[in-house]
Amino acid sequence: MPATTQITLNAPLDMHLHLRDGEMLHNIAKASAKTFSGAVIMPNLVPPVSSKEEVVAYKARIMEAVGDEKFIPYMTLFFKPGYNRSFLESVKDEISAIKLYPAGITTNSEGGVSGFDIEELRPALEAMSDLGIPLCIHGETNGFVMDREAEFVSIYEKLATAFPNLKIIMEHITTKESVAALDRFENLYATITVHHLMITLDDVAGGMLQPHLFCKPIAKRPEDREALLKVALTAHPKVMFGSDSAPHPRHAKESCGCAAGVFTAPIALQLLAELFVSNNAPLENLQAFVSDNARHIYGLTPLKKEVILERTPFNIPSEYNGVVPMHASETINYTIKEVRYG
Ligand SMILES: NC(=O)N[C@@H](CC(=O)O)C(=O)O
Ligand SMILES: [Zn+2]
Ligand SMILES: [Zn+2]
Repeated sequence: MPATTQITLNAPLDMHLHLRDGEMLHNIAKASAKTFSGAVIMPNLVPPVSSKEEVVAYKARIMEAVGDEKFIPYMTLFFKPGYNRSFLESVKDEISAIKLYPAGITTNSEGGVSGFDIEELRPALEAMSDLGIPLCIHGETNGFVMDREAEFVSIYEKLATAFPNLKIIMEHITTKESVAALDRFENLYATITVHHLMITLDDVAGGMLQPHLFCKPIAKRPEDREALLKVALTAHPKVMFGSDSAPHPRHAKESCGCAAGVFTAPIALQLLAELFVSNNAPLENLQAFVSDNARHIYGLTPLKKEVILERTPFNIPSEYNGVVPMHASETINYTIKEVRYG
């Protein structure tokens, strides 16, 4: 049987995931837990997850929503410049990273950082560096929407230089400038979504406006997508898959004032399989992109889970429990055949 008829992925990891809370958490958690071995869970709840009690309680709610599925939520805290060393020491074993949001730049980020004064950030970031806690960043300025990420590269550089032992993960990168920064600084890493590997701004707004493809950072130009594809398909060791699957209820997307976020959790692996096969990329690179690179970067030993995909047409549902996925009602070429544990 040709290799592309069946693809086996070993312990896929989603290194950037929004599971939300309450009813939404219950509606969507299994979509990730069925096929991913684990995921890095974003803390941008209302209010954000920023204490040990909150992170422990949120993890318990996730485990409850996941039910019988075998899945590890790798928890994060919402970065506050006031985090001190003793707090970080006390919470270190509960989290896999801390996520920094520039204030007001994306969904539920109002309590984030305004201004990137190194001296103000130094106590928290030095302690994180010493304790080996990675810093994940939503890297956008409040400049012109197409330039926000490229403008933020100078802040990544400032942070990477000031804290050379701190692992800094540029989340959901969308530009060739961020890709180039990866190779300039040893301590910069990146996650890439599946949608930013597939679409450009044209797909979002070039024809009729597509609210279900609207997210932050906005999809960019063809040359940006090419740069992202190159590092993903070659499994550059500093890039990891992070879906940034960010569900919003249908009414919040199909409305005047569309919420930012693309929901891809239930179809991410199928889309990635198709993308790698159609670009003739070696399947070991897909394995590295969806799991092995992340294991090395974060130092994780994931739960054993084998996901077997098959080249069979799959009709993407029009919605999952009230949430519209990317490419709803379209047909793709790969489907999940089986998930094996142990
Ligand atoms: N990506 C998005 O467009 N939205 C995310 C927030 C984020 O990851 O920036 C969300 O929480 O909805
Ligand atoms: Zn973000
Ligand atoms: Zn996100």
